[in-house]
Amino acid sequence: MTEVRFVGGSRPETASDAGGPGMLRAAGAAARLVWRTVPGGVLGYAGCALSAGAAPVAIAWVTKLVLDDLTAGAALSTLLGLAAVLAGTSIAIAALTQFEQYLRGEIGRTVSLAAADDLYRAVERLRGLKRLEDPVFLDRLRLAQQATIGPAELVDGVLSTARGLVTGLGLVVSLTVISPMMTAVVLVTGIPMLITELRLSRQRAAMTWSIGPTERREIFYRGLLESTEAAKEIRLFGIGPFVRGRMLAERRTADAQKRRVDRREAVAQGGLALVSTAVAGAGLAWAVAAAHQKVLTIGDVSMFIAAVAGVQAAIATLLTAITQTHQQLLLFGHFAAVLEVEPDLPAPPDPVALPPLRRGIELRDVWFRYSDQHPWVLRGVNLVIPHGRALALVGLNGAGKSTLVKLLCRFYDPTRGTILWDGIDLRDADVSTLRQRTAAVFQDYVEYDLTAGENIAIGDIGRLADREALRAAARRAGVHEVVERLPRGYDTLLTRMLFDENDDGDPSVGVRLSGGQWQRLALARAFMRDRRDLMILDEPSAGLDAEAEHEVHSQLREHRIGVTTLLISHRLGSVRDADTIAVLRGGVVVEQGPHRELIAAAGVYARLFRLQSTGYQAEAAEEPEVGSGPELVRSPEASGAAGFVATDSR
Ligand SMILES: Nc1ncnc2c1ncn2[C@@H]1O[C@H](COP(=O)(O)OP(=O)(O)OP(=O)(O)O)[C@@H](O)[C@H]1O
Repeated sequence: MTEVRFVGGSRPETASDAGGPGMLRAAGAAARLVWRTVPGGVLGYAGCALSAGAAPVAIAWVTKLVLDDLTAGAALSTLLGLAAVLAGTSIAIAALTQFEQYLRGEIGRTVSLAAADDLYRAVERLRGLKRLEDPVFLDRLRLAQQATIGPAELVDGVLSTARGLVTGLGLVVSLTVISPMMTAVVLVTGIPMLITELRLSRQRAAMTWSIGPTERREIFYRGLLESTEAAKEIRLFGIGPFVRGRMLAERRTADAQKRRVDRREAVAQGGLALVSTAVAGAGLAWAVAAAHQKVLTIGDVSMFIAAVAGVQAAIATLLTAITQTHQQLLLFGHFAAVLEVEPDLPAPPDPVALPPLRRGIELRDVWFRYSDQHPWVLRGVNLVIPHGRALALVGLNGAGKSTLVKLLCRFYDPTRGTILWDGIDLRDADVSTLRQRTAAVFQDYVEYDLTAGENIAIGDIGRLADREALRAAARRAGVHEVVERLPRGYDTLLTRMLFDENDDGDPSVGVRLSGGQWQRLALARAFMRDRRDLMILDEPSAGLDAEAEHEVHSQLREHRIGVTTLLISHRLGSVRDADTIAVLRGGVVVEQGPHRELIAAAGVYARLFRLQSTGYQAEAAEEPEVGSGPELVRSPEASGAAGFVATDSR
């Protein structure tokens, strides 16, 4: 069964409300990252950018000299010399531009790779599940991921600012030589431009943050339309138009906000463009009039035109660069926030490396809820899994069985109470040793688009190349023959992403397995972690046929002898021979003991088991071939705390 979900929830109004680090910290993080990864490239790029910034100033001055010398009747050799300087400068600019482009790409690739590495290392450092279930963190992670794609733009933004400053300053000095008053006018018009652009940039960033949940929902609906898992239901129930409608509605909502910001930008930038054009026009009229009165030379006029256009272009470049840098830094703020995120599991100051299990695991008055806003799932569970014994946990859907598994793996800490491993509180233990000592088949195991061998080796990835170990695990899970028969055996790609119907079975594209075959692979994955101290089996046979289930449980029975095991199953027939069976109901363990004792006690378990057997026998009488074992399902009468319907008792 596949869960398709989107994560919703309340979130802060702005990124900074969510505790994002300030721009300075973001800038510091970005500078450190870039300098650490490509110091040489950045120096080269800076050299190119600054030279390219100085070039327009040089060209404007040489052009002025050429024109003045021409009108003054200078010698041809002088004019040709100046023309050669002009041509040389233009060639240098062209070459520099190409080199700069290449360096930009290279810096982008290198820094982006390092940033992605840093980001996902930080995600790996989160040892629990809490953060990945937090919508605010997920939004932040998505924006941080965007930041890793564009660090070149950040470098670009900073260096464009530097280039704009060099060009602008050079031309401002040149313009001042001709007309200090005009220089002042051009510069003063630049200040409102700068303020406006910064305000627009901030508005854009706020909008990007505020549409986060909308975009997340759009991604969810789009994912449904593209997913193979959802395809069957979407087609059979004909909900394609419904999902598409929802997706487009989310897109329209986001687009409306983007449009509002775009319009504001268009109006503001249009106004600014008008002002700068008016300033340039007025300046040109003044320069022409001054040249007419012989106050300025022809060269001065050319210099003036180049300087006004150049200063305005430099201001525009500066503004774009500042805006771009500002945007990137905001994204980088999310990147830095993810890198600095508090661990979701408090790390003990002096973690204990868990020793091999000798006595057992004890849950002592364990209370748990997923957050303060959620209801209690466990309300004081007391349970012991003695070393080398098998404990079966049964209970209704939603009773909290898988939650208890997650606590045992320390994906969360109990809200109250403790879980003890040979008397050591899991909170004091090194979580890596705990995980190394645990093997598990989760109810919602993952089907990886990898080869069959890799899918098994995931249980112990260090033994990926150990073919014999893979085969042994597959044999125990009863899937070896299936894998051997695949076109490339253990090297066959198992995928759900086939391009068309003819691809199924094509080894170069991949093959598809049935649900039960996948389940056996998941079991084989757990068997790769044989000889671990704790084996957790959460519904290990849910998708198996009757024969396979029988086979798998016989295997499990045989192999769990002496292994500390927690077994969860809705099929009572498969848990009856566990050393202890515990019934979880209303957040507490209401009964526990071996099958015989519980039946003799004539309590909840006995009633349920009888119900199950009766149900199964009735069905078996009608249909003797059918029946894979007793299964716990919700009975019509059991809408309350505990109710099981029995379908078999082998
Ligand atoms: N990540 C989560 N965040 C919030 N609530 C959750 C989360 N996971 C489970 N729950 C809630 O915790 C309760 C117990 O769920 P759990 O999956 O542990 O039950 P279960 O006994 O394993 O059920 P089933 O037999 O259906 O597998 C349910 O009410 C469920 O809604």
